[in-house]
Amino acid sequence: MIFSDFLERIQEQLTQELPFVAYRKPKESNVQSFLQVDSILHKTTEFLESGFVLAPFNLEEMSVLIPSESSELIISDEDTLEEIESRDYSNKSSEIINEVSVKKNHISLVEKGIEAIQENVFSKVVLSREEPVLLTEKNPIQIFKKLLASYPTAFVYVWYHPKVGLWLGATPETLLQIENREFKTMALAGTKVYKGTTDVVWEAKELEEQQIVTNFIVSNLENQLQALKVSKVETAKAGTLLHLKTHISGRINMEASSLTRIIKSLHPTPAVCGMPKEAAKSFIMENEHYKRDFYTGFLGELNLKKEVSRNANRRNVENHAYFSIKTASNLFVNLRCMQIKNNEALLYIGGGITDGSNPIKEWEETVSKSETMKKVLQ
Ligand SMILES: C=C(O[C@H]1C=CC=C(C(=O)O)[C@@H]1O)C(=O)O
Repeated sequence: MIFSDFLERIQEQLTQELPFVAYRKPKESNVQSFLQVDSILHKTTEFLESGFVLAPFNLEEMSVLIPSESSELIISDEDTLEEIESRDYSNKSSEIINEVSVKKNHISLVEKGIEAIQENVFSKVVLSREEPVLLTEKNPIQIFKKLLASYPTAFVYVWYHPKVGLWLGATPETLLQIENREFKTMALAGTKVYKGTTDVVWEAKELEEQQIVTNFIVSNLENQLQALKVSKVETAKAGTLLHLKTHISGRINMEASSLTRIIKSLHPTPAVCGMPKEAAKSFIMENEHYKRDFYTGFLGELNLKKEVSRNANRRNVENHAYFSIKTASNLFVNLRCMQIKNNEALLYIGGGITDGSNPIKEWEETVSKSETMKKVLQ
């Protein structure tokens, strides 16, 4: 399908108030969409179904599924990117509504987090805020196009359900990628503004907050994975920001593990919650000035069945003998995202707090993160 027809189909789905998701995986060129044929709200708790899942920060709340079996899957042509107009949005950023009180509230939240760390309630907590922005571009599909053009290495999506709402985002963080037994994830944390080079020196505070994420993932998955590999930490560019990243991979031990178990032992990682998990999660839910819902939850393809060619050279022989079925899940942490409500975009931004955090710098980090998202709203 050509890209303009693809966009028309998702636009129609939105106009008819039917659930859908359209997305492009990191570094891929084709954009896919699940168009649900009815408006039923499907839920999942164990992540055993096949489809596209959107899960909240707090897994005790509802995770929504767009099931494969009740959706049409459409894919746009590979030349998609050339058809998206690419502009320079770098000089546009808008002001924060009620900046003085928003800033004061965030700084006092961070100070409270640092106090709790000093009282040994936890060693790290990720604290966030919601920022409303008045929309000049009101069509979500146009915003989605700008996200696609601006963030080629992110997981970019627009998700809609008439009973839940409309979310958009361009996240740099993978929660997990599984193909049959092969497992991959990443520990992503620490932020700097990109200034033309990835050759930067990280401070102890940032190295520590990222190491906490790596340690958490390794210790939670050690018993569920064989051939566990942990890469060296590297600097990764995400739009106009830089983060510290470690790749972690292994082979799932099917006797000791399952997708449900892996999700529940990983989510929410200290990249979005804290360490230890439960103490940080309670602090977040009691002290942040809004409810996270799907921000810092996860989303993506769940248990999709793929036909894989075993031997491309033997095409002339009866086809089905040379295909095998793979089950794949590709889940991403819902960061750098927003919810569209009426004529407003509600942006969600947070940052990791440790003992070494400076509240003003933490505020500035959320401003830099929100600016990367505001660029696509103008
Ligand atoms: C929680 C967010 O980012 C996380 C991912 C990368 C870097 C982060 C940081 O530097 O604090 C956060 O852990 C967010 O962008 O809202």
